Amino acid sequence: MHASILHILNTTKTRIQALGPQTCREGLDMGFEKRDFISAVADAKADGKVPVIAEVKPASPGRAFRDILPGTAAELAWEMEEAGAVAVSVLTEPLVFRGSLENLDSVRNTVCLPVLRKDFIIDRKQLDEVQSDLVLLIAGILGEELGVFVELAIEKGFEPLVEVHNKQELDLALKTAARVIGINNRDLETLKIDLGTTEELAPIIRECDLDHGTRHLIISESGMNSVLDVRRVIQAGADAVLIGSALMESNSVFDKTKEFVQSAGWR
Ligand SMILES: O=P(O)(O)OC[C@@H](O)[C@@H](O)c1c[nH]c2ccccc12
Repeated sequence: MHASILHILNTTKTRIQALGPQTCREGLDMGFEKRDFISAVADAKADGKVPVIAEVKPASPGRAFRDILPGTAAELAWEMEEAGAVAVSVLTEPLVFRGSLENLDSVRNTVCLPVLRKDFIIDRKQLDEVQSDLVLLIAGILGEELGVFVELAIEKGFEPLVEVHNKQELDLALKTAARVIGINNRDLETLKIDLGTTEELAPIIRECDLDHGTRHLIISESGMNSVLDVRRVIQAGADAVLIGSALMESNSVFDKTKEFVQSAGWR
């Protein structure tokens, strides 16, 4: 694991331990109504759009994009929704990615789209911290505990998005009840990007679906900067793409999101 990721895991552990047994924030109602991501993806495809999960990402390891407070997060998410994004991803990891639970709340209260909580979930208490429609669970971090976290997330009303980066992690993911699998093109050891990761792993998921009569949604995550990048992963079998940096770096999040949404490679 890359040093910055290990740093996140250690500080998260300390933060969660300090929380004690009571984790639900005051007034937090976990009996929320989930916004359906799976049908949102199907609808976008039927409209000839690329299903784009647009990410509100203040920073990434070693790189700051923008200072994002809850008001700005809501404005960005609103631009993403107007531009046709299928969902919004919000970083809530505070230290390296400079996200916040408040940003997530603000986004979810502003847009009607499904919202993904992007964080490093290592303790079940984190699943009581905030409402979201989808929650990221990283196979490379949870290892053999992945299945338990998937069940727990489903029980609490979240749609788990299980992130994998190699065949071994994918095998773990396919043994769980997760319906949505994210293939991270970024290696969490080196932080290097290779879109070939989606080309390698997506066909394995499709083959497994054929064998078992299932239908996983495949999200290609990270490292897409251009329409050509998006077409490449869609061609490889991705149902949707998750894009952060390219949007945060652009002058207009609305225009850039729209460009990706309209970059359909399957027609
Ligand atoms: O900014 P990018 O390269 O477009 O990537 C977005 C998203 O995939 C990335 O932020 C991400 C993927 N998996 C994660 C896990 C934790 C934090 C962040 C991530």
